[in-house]
Amino acid sequence: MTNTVTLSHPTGVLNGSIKLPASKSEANRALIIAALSGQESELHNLSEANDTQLLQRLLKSNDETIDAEDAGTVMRFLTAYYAVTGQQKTLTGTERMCQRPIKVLVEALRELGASIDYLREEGYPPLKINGFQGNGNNKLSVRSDISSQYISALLMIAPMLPEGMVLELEGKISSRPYIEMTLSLMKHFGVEATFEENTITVPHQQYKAASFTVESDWSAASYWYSMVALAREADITLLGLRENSYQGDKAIVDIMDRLGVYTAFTEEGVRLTKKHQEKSLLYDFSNCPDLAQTIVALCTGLGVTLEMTGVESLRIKETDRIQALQIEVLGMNTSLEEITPGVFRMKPGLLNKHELCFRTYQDHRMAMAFAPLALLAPVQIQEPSVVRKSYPRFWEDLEKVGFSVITNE
Ligand SMILES: O=C(O)C1=C[C@@H](OP(=O)(O)O)[C@@H](O)[C@H](O)C1
Ligand SMILES: C=C(OP(=O)(O)O)C(=O)O
Repeated sequence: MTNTVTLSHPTGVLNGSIKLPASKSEANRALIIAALSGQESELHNLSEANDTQLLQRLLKSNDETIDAEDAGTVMRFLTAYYAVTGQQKTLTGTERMCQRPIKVLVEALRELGASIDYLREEGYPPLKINGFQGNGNNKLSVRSDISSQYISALLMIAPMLPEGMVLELEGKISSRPYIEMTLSLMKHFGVEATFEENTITVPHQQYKAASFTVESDWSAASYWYSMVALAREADITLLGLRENSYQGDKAIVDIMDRLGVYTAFTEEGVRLTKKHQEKSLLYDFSNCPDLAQTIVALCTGLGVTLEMTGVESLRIKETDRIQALQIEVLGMNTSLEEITPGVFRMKPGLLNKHELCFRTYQDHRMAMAFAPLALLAPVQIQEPSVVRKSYPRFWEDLEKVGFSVITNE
């Protein structure tokens, strides 16, 4: 039988203070860099997200076969890490992970001197990493329109190479803030790089031990913004977020300013209250793809017309997120259509106030994006444990602000 959670909110009034999970993106970079530094770094507030707990365990594992499960950063970052450290490993993951492309990264690592074989389908995990024989080649040209995780994986190993690395990014740079986050974290651990036009240069250097405190996760914050936008009244504080953040998903502040949420930065994080809401939104998600599901679900709930671009990468994430969204908004009398290549338009229909039911497609963000709609009507979410990837305490946190959360197993 399918596991579900049924959500409702008796008053529609939200008050409270929430300790968000830490950013898995920051944490997973800090873990890889600390491992490469070969020194003891003090990492604080490491995320309880499964993606981070998993990477911590795998970095200590002596097993030959390594299972990256459904964690994209773990798969991509460890491929580069095992290659440059000359470890012989078989790297695999969930069935879905074995459908997520990795060719751009594998080809770049081979050019640098890594020996990597595909064990099943060319261009996809599982991989066999056999060793590394540096060949002095340090100039690479890499496509940057598929996933920034390939670039981040290469950058983090770049200072370990005797000649460093000169990386030329080919084509549109998608998810650019994640590349900048990688460079910022490298700098925090003592490595300098330059990013000019489409070329990143990282000279050979040694990472230095440092102490680092991971910020709360702005992607996780987006679900709370959505709840505030949908609530009758709201005053919510999200702890541990900073105005000066490494995370591109801080873009949620500006998006939600238009969708009815006012953000005040305080000593402890952000305080969210309600404000005027616009009736339509046009947005390019290239820099913050993980926010797209939050905004699609919210706009259907608010009756806001949405036009979105920059969502190409959504097709190769935990699920085909475009397809999953198209199916799920249909249940809300809404269609999400590609009107011209790369441009999606959604004009919400009338909301049926009986119970809404959403499938999650083994994707944490499908569950968390649609949950806030319980402020409008009872909502049933299938396979709610998917949230463990980034926000294991999500359902408990909803209870703290007055949601009724009934689990049916
Ligand atoms: O580097 C990272 O931490 C991430 C990069 C993004 O992926 P893409 O670069 O594949 O868009 C993002 O969607 C993912 O959740 C985390
Ligand atoms: C796309 C995501 O993660 P990853 O690519 O690291 O699996 C995500 O968390 O939304």
